[in-house]
Amino acid sequence: MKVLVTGRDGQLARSLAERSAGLTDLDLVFAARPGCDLATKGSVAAAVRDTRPDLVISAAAYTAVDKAEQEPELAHRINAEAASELAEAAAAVGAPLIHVSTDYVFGGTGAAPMREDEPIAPLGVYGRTKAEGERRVREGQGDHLILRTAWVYSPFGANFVKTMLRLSRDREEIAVVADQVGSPTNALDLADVILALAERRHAGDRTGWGQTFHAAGSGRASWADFAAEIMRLGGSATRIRPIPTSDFPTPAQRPAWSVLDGGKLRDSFGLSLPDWRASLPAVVERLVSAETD
Ligand SMILES: NC(=O)C1=CN([C@@H]2O[C@H](COP(=O)(O)OP(=O)(O)OC[C@H]3O[C@@H](n4cnc5c(N)ncnc54)[C@H](OP(=O)(O)O)[C@@H]3O)[C@@H](O)[C@H]2O)C=CC1
Ligand SMILES: Cc1cn([C@H]2C[C@H](O)[C@@H](COP(=O)(O)OP(=O)(O)O[C@H]3O[C@@H](C)C(=O)[C@@H](O)[C@H]3O)O2)c(=O)[nH]c1=O
Ligand SMILES: [Mg+2]
Repeated sequence: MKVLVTGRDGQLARSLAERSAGLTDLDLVFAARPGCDLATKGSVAAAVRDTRPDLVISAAAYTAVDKAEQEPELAHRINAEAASELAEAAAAVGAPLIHVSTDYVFGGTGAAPMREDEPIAPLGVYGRTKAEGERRVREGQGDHLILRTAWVYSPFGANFVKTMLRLSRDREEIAVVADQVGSPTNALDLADVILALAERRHAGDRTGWGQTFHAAGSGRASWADFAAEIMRLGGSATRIRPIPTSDFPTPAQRPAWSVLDGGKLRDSFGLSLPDWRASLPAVVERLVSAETD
């Protein structure tokens, strides 16, 4: 099966590459810049037409949450318009699409794990443009699965784990917000779930297609909890000081609560992602050993 993945160097794209390496029935083709630029109208559709994939995975997006507040048009172009172009192009070649979205579509006022059918209320440009991308994929003609994930970390690209390990090198203390709670997700675990769903679909199983699922790490954490565990696993003496969001002003507002309920994914497919506390050690180990190379 030929699978077109948008992006190449992003966390999810690299995780898909690594986790598919042993799967001989899957041939992943990556559509990335400069050849495929989501900011350019028509570019991603041309990549689909040229590749003629059996299935498409959208792993590229505009993910700079704060910067998006300054360039809403570009974020909208990439997260909303290019998402619908991709969905239409995939439909035109008869390829089902696995589209990835985010917990930041939620407003963060909940108190229990968020289910797929709860109302969205994005707080910033990134969340709004991703919500619009979801809507366009959902309302388009193409066959799709939408997977919402959250707080993605991995050995690759830019992420909170790397940021904390870097800051810990020359700081005795890092102040980290303790009143935003979510679902840290190892991109390698998400890649495993996506590849399993792709293989099932290729084998003719249409269970769940046309629907939206939450696919994030199990368990929950505040950013401060997450940072403290990163320090512990990294063997760092740096202290994590829990602070309120009001003490860490950022251009974009983030949801205070965005823990995702994985029940629908588990009930529909028998799939779940490990608890973040179980998944984090191997990633920290890879990052720490890369630093000391
Ligand atoms: N990171 C997170 O914490 C979360 C991410 N998500 C979603 O998961 C998906 C994967 O995210 P993740 O892997 O973490 O993202 P990354 O930020 O690690 O990677 C983004 C990817 O998008 C590509 N990209 C950005 N702009 C363009 C463009 N104009 N043209 C072509 N490609 C572009 C990048 O390409 P290049 O390599 O060339 O820079 C890169 O491959 C996205 O849909 C994201 O919204 C959801 C929840 C949490
Ligand atoms: C660096 C730093 C951040 N923070 C806070 C800011 C913010 O509230 C929180 C996380 O910061 P980040 O900028 O790493 O995370 P952010 O870019 O908001 O991460 C989000 O990315 C997008 C793409 C998603 O889809 C979301 O699921 C989520 O993962 O930690 C501190 O409190 N102290 C610090 O030293
Ligand atoms: Mg960020």
